[in-house]
Amino acid sequence: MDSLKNIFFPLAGSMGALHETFKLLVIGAMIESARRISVLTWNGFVDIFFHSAYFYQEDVAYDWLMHFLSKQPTWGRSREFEVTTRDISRHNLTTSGDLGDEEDEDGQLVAAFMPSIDSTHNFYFHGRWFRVTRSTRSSDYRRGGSLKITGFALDNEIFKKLVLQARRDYTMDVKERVHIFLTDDMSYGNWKYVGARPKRPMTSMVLEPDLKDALLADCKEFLSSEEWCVDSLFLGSHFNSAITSDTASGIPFRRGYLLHGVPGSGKTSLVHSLAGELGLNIYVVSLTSKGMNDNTLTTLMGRAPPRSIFLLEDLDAVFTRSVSRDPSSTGTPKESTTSEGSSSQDNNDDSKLSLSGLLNSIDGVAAAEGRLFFATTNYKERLDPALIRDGRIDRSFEFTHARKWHAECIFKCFFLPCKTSSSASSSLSTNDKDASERSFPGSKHKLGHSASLVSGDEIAVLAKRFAEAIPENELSVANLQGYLLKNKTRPKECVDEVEQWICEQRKNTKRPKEGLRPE
Ligand SMILES: Nc1ncnc2c1ncn2[C@@H]1O[C@H](COP(=O)(O)OP(=O)(O)OP(=O)(O)O)[C@@H](O)[C@H]1O
Repeated sequence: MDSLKNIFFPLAGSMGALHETFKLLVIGAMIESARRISVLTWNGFVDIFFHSAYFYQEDVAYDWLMHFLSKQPTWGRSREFEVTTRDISRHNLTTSGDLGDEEDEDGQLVAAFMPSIDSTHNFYFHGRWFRVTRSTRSSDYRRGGSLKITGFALDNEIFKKLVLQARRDYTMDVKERVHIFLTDDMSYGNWKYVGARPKRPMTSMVLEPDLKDALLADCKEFLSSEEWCVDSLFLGSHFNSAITSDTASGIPFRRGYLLHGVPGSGKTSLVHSLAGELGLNIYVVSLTSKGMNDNTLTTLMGRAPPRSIFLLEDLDAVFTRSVSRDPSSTGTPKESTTSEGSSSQDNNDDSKLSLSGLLNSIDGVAAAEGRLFFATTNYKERLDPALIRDGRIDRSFEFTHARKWHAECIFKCFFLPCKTSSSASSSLSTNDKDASERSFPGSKHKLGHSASLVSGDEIAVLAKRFAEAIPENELSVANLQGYLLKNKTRPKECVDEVEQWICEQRKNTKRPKEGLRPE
């Protein structure tokens, strides 16, 4: 009997343990099932009652939303922050008090605080709850940061309202800015929004008044004739719409400008200034981008919206007389042998841009219309004549080295409010200070101290002395600007030391007159 007990007692014990284990398993399975059911139910509920919208960084809507969200108190209360100085201008965060932007003792913004990546935040819009997640990772490797906004809605109407509201707020806040788009890194024919830059007043451009006025008037006339031509055909669809030449009685509806002349003479700055004046965005293409080819260029041209500026920088960098008419040429200079004898174009074989491709993208049948087309070059004489014939380039403007009057104007513009030569007042209004800062970054506030002690009349005298010392047709306006920036708080010393600086410039530059256009 005892021996039977000895056999069954441990067995009964292990049965009990098995029983307990089984109970635990059942409870675990029930909990897991309940969890799964609740997740499925929640997902089903979310699928039915919630909508999600995604915004990607290369699209301007991303910036509208970032700007909108930066104003939401819940973002300001975020417990995890990313501190940024890089994105301030891009996201215009200077206006977002909720983010707790930090200022130094001069009142200049040094950093902004943004909720960290991958954190989730809630906000309310029109009385509805929304959840937003900011992220940098994306399955599409071409895309950068993204925003996912999820909200309780039966259709996407509320999202439309949200985007419209964000765009309205953004436009109100950045109307003093010019939006810049570049080709994306991979050159898939996509535009990448790179940010909004402050407008640069035309008065800050030291150029012959005739040149500025003629260009501005021409552009305005073009834009107004566009309205006249397409009013009835082109309502409301600003993006991705092209106007066909048929709509304008068969006359191609485009305008092309060539800005040519020495480096640092203000060609690019003038386009920027003009864009601000006309309220247009700028789409910049570098023909030397990796992967650029005929298709990409045509696609890019087609994707830039009407009523914008299309800017081709440094046209001479790709298409020169020497290669343009060679039928076997891809259009890119094949080899330019460096001093070491190696090829500088070795790795550029994937660039399949041809001259005919470029010509077609400018004025072929598939060419985009309704845009202002600007091309800049330092060497007009090197361009293939086909590129700059009438119809492709309607007007050319030449930019020269600095003359004495350039020097006088830029000196005044730098040390006085930006009314170029006219204003002689030493008391700067807030607007004037802002204009001065936009024209010459770094000059605002730093003018203080010694510069503010110099009266407007004295500045005028100093400007004359400065101009007398500057040799004609030798330095660029950019050179002069660089020198003035180095002396931004020392206008008197700047004039006293200018001759020494010119000597140094001549020593540093082996061929000071290189690139000077033949008179
Ligand atoms: N005529 C000008 N008036 C005012 N600022 C000028 C002028 N020319 C040049 N600058 C200043 O010089 C800098 C360079 O100018 P910008 O890039 O427009 O010259 P660019 O002619 O386009 O040069 P590049 O041919 O090398 O591209 C800018 O910061 C601009 O403010």
